[in-house]
Amino acid sequence: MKPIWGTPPRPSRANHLGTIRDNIRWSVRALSAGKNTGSLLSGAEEPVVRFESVGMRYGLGPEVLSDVSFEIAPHSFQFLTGPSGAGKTTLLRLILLSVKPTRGLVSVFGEEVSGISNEALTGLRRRMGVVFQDFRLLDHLTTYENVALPLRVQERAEASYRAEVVELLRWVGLGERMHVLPPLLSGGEKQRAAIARALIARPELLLADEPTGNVDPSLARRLLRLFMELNRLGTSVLIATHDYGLMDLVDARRMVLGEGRLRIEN
Ligand SMILES: Nc1ncnc2c1ncn2[C@@H]1O[C@H](COP(=O)(O)OP(=O)(O)OP(=O)(O)O)[C@@H](O)[C@H]1O
Repeated sequence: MKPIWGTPPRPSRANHLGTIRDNIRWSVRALSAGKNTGSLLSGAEEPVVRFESVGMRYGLGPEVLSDVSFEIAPHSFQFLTGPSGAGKTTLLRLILLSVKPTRGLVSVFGEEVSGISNEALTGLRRRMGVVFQDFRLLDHLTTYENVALPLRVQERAEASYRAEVVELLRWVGLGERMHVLPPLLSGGEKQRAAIARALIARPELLLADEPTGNVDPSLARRLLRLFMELNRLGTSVLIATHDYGLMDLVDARRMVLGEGRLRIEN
């Protein structure tokens, strides 16, 4: 497979991470050729995610999400934002099928997920790449092995992906850290390893929870460009973030959570 991330930067140190032009506003609408409308799906294209009047509470607590309805279109790019505690992670967990809605319907890749078998659930999850807020790297595997894991799970031969994993690691500035175990990585390095792992298998849907929370602004822009490249190649991308500076760089749909409700800003 041809690498998606283009020419890697010269050295792999974070402060030499290639050049991204400032003062530009990338347009994912142009990149995804009009397929970024979210709820305005064209023709027979099925949404990647559909929520219908979804409510969610933890145990007997208050409703974290109330009557949330939206669609994520194939090939689309959007941000999910809102104040701390607004329910962004909860919404991502619902898409990832790691929690169930208290009411309403959740469909992922065209399948309504209530009562779904564990086997089918695993199959749906494999079509997603996820960047967790707490990274969830496996401490006994090296950075390289962590990033290669989704390809190993697909039972691909290492020779077929080794160069691609190494190139992506270089692109995110971890070329010199690939043989290191996660406990020895900094927070920003762990975050980049988690991002590389989520991208490597080119998932149909990428969910990222504050994926630039631990890196400096120039690296954040570089990572954003990586997400946009993935989107250009067909992946639907949903990025949860508080970072308005980052969101302002991209002309993309914003899903805004507040007081349990979702507002869509196109
Ligand atoms: N496992 C849980 N059990 C009980 N309550 C929870 C649980 N997880 C989250 N909550 C509550 O649900 C609400 C939404 O949390 P969530 O983590 O989804 O918000 P968020 O928008 O992602 O916040 P942040 O931006 O701070 O990460 C919060 O009030 C939180 O305390």
